[in-house]
Formats: sequence, C-alpha cells, structure tokens
Amino acid sequence: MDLQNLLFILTSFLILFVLFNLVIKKSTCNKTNLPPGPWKLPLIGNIHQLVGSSQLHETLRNLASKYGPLMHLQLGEVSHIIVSSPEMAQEIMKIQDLNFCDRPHETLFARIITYNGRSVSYAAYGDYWRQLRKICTMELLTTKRVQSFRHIREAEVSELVKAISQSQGSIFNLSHKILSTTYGIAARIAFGKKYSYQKVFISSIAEASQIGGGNCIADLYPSIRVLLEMMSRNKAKLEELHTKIDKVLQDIIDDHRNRKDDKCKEEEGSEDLVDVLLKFQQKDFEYPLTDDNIKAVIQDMFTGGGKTSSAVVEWTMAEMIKKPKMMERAQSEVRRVYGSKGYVDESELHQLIYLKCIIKETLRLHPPVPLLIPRQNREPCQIKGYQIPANSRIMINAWAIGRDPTYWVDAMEFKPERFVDNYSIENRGTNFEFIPFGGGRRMCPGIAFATPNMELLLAQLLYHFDWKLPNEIKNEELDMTELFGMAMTRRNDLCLIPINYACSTYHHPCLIVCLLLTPL
Ligand code: HEM
Repeated sequence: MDLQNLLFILTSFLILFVLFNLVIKKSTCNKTNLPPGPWKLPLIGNIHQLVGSSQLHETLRNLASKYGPLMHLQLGEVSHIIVSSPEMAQEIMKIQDLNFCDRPHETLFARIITYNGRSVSYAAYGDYWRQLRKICTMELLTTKRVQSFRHIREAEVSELVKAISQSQGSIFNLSHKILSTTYGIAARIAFGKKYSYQKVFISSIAEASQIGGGNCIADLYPSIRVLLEMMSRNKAKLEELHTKIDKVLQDIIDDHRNRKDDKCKEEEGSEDLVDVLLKFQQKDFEYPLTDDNIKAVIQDMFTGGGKTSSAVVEWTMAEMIKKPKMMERAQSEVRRVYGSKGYVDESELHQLIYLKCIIKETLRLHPPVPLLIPRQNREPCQIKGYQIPANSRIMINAWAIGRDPTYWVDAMEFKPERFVDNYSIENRGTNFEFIPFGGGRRMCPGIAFATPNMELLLAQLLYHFDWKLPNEIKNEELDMTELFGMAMTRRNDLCLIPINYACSTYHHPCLIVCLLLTPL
C-alpha cells in the first residue's frame, strides 16, 4: 500500500469516527432543549459562521441579537453557550456560579503555556485552585502588598514622562511606551529588578496570548485532538514559546534561591512576588508549590498585569483625544489636585473623581477581556428552561453587555458623566451590566493591583502634557478599530504629539502669575 492510499484510509476513518461521535451526540441533544442558535452544519456545526471573523466579540453580539442572550453554538464536537445579557450573566456568575466555575483547562494553550492548567486562571475548580487563589488574594495581591510596590510604579512612570518630554513636539508612539511601562512595572514587582533577558519572556508571553486568544481547531475535536495537534502549527509554536518562557522563569527562580540576603529583604518589606512564592514553597500545603506552579502563577501576574492595564490607558487617551473638552476637564482636575505639590504621586489619586469615572467608562466600552476567560460547567443544568450540557464552554460577552442600549442610556457614547451621576455602579461583579473584571468565584483578583497602575499613568500623562493628533487628523476622526485577542487593544497604535505643559505657559495664565511672583 503506498502512502497516498494509507492517508486516504486514515482520513476516511477519522471522518467516520467524528461523524459517529457527532451522531451519537446529536441524538442525545435532539432529546434536549438546547438554547436557540443558528442552523448547524454536519461535522463542523457553527464553525463556518465564525471563520474569518477578526472581531469575535462583535460577530457573537450580532448572532445573539438574532438568537437571544442565551445562545447555543456547536463548534466541532464542543457545545458553546454565549451569554449576552446581565440576567444571563448573573445566572452563570452568581445563581449557578458553583457549577460554572470551572475553566476549559484541557485546551492546547492551557496545557502547554499554563503547565497543564496549573495557573490560577486556568486551573480546574477544586482544592488546588482554592489554594492558589488564597495565596493570590491573601498574599500576592492584597492592598498592603500593592502599596509596598508604590515606589516601583512611581519610578517607572516617571521614566515614561522623561521619555515623552524628550519627544516634545514630535510624533510619539504612546501605545508602545505605555505597554513597555506596564510590563516594566510587572517585571520589577514580580522579579525585584529588571533582568536583561526578561524582554524575551515578555514578547513570548504576548505572542502566546495572541495565539491563545483564538480557538485552536484541535480544541474543538477532543476525540481526535492528538492527531489534529500533530498537524497544527500552533502546537509547535506554543511549545517553542513555552520553552523560552520556562527557561527565563527558571533562571529567575534559581537566582532568587541563590541570593543570600532574602532575610533582610523580608524584614524591610521589600519582597518581590517570586520571594513570596518561594517562601510558600517551604510551607506544608496539601498541594506543595513546585517550581512549575510558581512559574504558572508568575505568568498570571504578567498576562493579567501587562496588556490589560495598558489597553485601558491607551483607550482612555484615545477617547479623550476625540473629546478635547473632556480631556481639558480631566487635566484641570489633575492639575488642581497636584498643582501645589508640583508633581504627581500616588498619595492624591483618591481625589481624581472625574478621572476614575473616565476609566470606568473606558472599561464599559472597551473591556480589555471582552469575552472574559471562558468557563465550563461541571454538571448538566438548566437555565430559563433550556438544557446546558455538561462541559459546555461558556463565553460571557462583557463587551456586548456594556454596549446594550437596553441597559445603558446613549450606550455608544463615551460619557463618563453617567458614572459621576451614579458613582455607585461598580465593576466588582455585583452590577451584571458592567462586568469588565468578571464576577463570582472566578472573578479577577487583580483589581487592586491594576487600579493604581492605570490611574497613575493617566494622571501623569494629563498633568505633564497637552496632546495633539499628528498629520492634521481631526480629533473626531481618530480611528478606533479594535484588535480582538486575549487583551483587546487598538488595531493601530496611538501616535500623538506631546506638548510639555510647563512650556505651554501661554495657555495657563496662572503659571505666568506664579512665575512673575517668584523672587529672582
Ligand atoms: C484592567 C486590568 C484587568 C482586567 C480588565 C482584568 C480582567 C479579568 C477578567 C475578565 C478575568 C476573568 C474573570 C471571570 O472569569 O469571571 C480575570 C481573571 C484573572 N485576572 Fe484579571 N484583569 C485585569 C488585571 C489583572 C491583574 C493586574 C492581575 C494580577 C496581577 C490579574 C490576574 C487575574 C487572574 C489570576 C485571574 C484568574 C482568576 C481565576 O480564574 O480564579 N488581572 N481578569
């Protein structure tokens, strides 16, 4: 038998096998009352409706507007439930949270990049996840710990201000610099210092997240996963990236282990996150923390702490550029609060009420994780009379919910005033029409960590500079196209012209008065 015949027989066998699986599944599904969804093709289900969609969140919103806020999609062999209303989100994240708090931890991304689902974000729901989550919320991401890193944030953001000042009057790629600043902060917080090789780590994490943001075809056909993974380029690419990430993290862990002055650091309260995790390695846990566990958690801090916060800052600046009056109002708030001090630090951030409302509005219109992190239900269950098969993948479209005119007045308008008038609308998982950080047991534990990053960066950008668009682009014409991924950023970098505020005395008569009154 030649190779061609062998391949033909093998492929036919596989197609028959998948068909057989699907027929069995369909005969059970037919008896059940699944949520409504578009018509399904044999073998692929609804995959064809999503293929080529670069904006998955938008495609899903458009389908949901036809089939409803609880929609069923069959992608290959896997049932997907798409949630697009606050009521349905509440059902998943509150009423039936215990059943829906698992993650699809067997996907290619989770297995390769998160050390077989050992990160907090992809761990299966159970004792191991509970142990890690406790370490996160009680040790790594507490307000006290976040406070202890204040000097790092202030130093890194000051570096950014310096770099921008040097480009005064010329075009500056703000997107690049904001991203490198948030990663720089995350690196110093996690590792204690900047390692020369951390660049490889950061670029590899970013690339892996980009691949992980899409669905790998092998994840949709678990029964022939091994074969599909062998044929897929994603597996080899993710393995290559994982090897690089793993090497850097292991070197950093070994370096920490070999340091002699850990005790001093602990006493001074200047431990970094690797120090804290290594300390826990010596404790008697039900699931001892191995080096791989530590590496998986550190990755969580980067994927959580890097691109998400920088995306919020980037979108906020873009929205303010589009509305110069709003930017002026935000600038005058920051300059009033810090005016007498003459520089921006974290001590007065709580006074920036308008800026906080602007950030909330950005999180509503541009949630950095638009479909949250997928969940999985452990048991079959019912929602509003519909059957949800066990192990369905649940996608909650936070982006669509935040833009739904049923719940938001002038839903598509960027209007921070809505939060000024109603400051109590919170993003902490209790208002289900506003869930940029998710909700329930799997809600993001990094809000306290992300908030000062975003506020300090924005306050500095507003305090020190006025901003103009280059090439005579009109403010209202700034392109706002999104790039879907694990963190949703702008498709095109935000490039602006900074004008040093101290130089632009012409616009600020009070500064002239100050200068005139200053004794020579
Ligand atoms: C603006 C910034 C951020 C946004 C918008 C964001 C958003 C999210 C979302 C939507 C989830 C999934 C929640 C769910 O399934 O209900 C999540 C989970 C998570 N986030 Fe964040 N996040 C941000 C910052 C951070 C930071 C700074 C960290 C850590 C330093 C972090 C660590 C995590 C972890 C560990 C999880 C997994 C939680 C679990 O599965 O138990 N995030 N985040």
